[in-house]
Formats: sequence, C-alpha cells, structure tokens
Amino acid sequence: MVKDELFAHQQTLQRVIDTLTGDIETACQMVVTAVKADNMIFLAGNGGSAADAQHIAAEFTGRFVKERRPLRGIALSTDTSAITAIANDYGYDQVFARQLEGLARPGDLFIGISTSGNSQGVINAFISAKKMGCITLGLSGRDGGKMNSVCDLNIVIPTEVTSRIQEMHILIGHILCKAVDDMF
Ligand SMILES: O=C(CO)[C@@H](O)[C@H](O)[C@H](O)[C@H](O)COP(=O)(O)O
Ligand SMILES: [Zn+2]
Repeated sequence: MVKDELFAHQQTLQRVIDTLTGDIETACQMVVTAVKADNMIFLAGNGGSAADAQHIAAEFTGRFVKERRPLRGIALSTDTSAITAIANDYGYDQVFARQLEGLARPGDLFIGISTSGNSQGVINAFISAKKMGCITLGLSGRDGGKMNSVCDLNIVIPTEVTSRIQEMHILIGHILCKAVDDMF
C-alpha cells in the first residue's frame, strides 16, 4: 500500500511536470507582479485547502527560505468571528466572498483552492474578487469544475484523487513562494 501511494504521487507529479509547467510559470508571474506592486494576496479554500491557504499566506507574512521583508498575504479561513457571523447571517457560501468585498482593492491577487473546482464558497469568492478588480488564480483538480469559467488562470491537477490534487497544490504553493524569494 505505501509504495502504491508513493508511485501514485510520482505519476501525478510527472503529469504536472509534462502538462502544467507553463501554467505554473504564469502563476509565478502573477504572484511576483502582485508583490512588486505591494498588492495584497488573498487565499481561500475549505478543509485541507484552507490549511494550504493558511500555509502559503504564512510564508508571505513570515518567510519562505530567504530572509526578506514581510509580504501582504492573508488567508480568508482564519477569522472565526468573521466566518461565523457571515455564515450565520448570509450563508456559508458567502464567507470568502463577503470578506473579499470588504477588504480587496483593484490589482490585489486572489488565489482560490478547491480540488473539485466546484465549492460554492470558493466560486462566489472568485466572482466577488473579479467585481473588486482583483487578478484571480485557481488551484483545482479533476476537470477544473466551475472554476474554469471564473478564474483568470485555473491550474487543474489532472487526477480524480483529492489527496494527490492537494499534494500538487502545496507543491505549487511552495514554487510560488520560491518565485517571490527569487525577486529579493
Ligand atoms: O483534506 C481533505 C481531503 O483530503 C478534506 O478536508 C477536503 O479538503 C474537504 O472535504 C473539502 O471540503 C473539499 O472541498 P473542495 O476541495 O472540493 O473544494
Ligand atoms: Zn487532506
């Protein structure tokens, strides 16, 4: 079983290398452009993807590898007061969208993460991010789902397996952080 899982990860990684290198380079440019302009980077997702959003945001405000200034990154899954109030008053599907409508400015970058590409809270967040003038980057999987039609760039991990998709998402997150480190 263990070797099967390791080989499945390796196969998915090979597919990402073969088909998504160009998209990941474009995503690096999107993040670097936002950082250079001192724009905010917002991230959001549910479950494991919320953890990924928080992990990547923390690399921006803290640091990744290189010692450099703190950067403007925040995950929208961390403020339990905002999340519970918005979910209670407007519905869970609005928790990320409403925070973005309160906080985002034109030119900010929104990174939405969903393995299915179909989580409604993430989809609504993309729609609100566009309304606020943000650049939008999706990390998804399977067939990309509804995210295909609401992101400037949707990076779709070509597998049906949620855990493999998440493993590739955090790898891409770290590559985005490396691209930012390389500017300093
Ligand atoms: O981490 C995992 C599964 O590996 C779960 O917590 C998973 O993230 C949750 O079921 C999410 O709600 C799935 O949503 P999504 O990726 O389809 O947007
Ligand atoms: Zn997981």
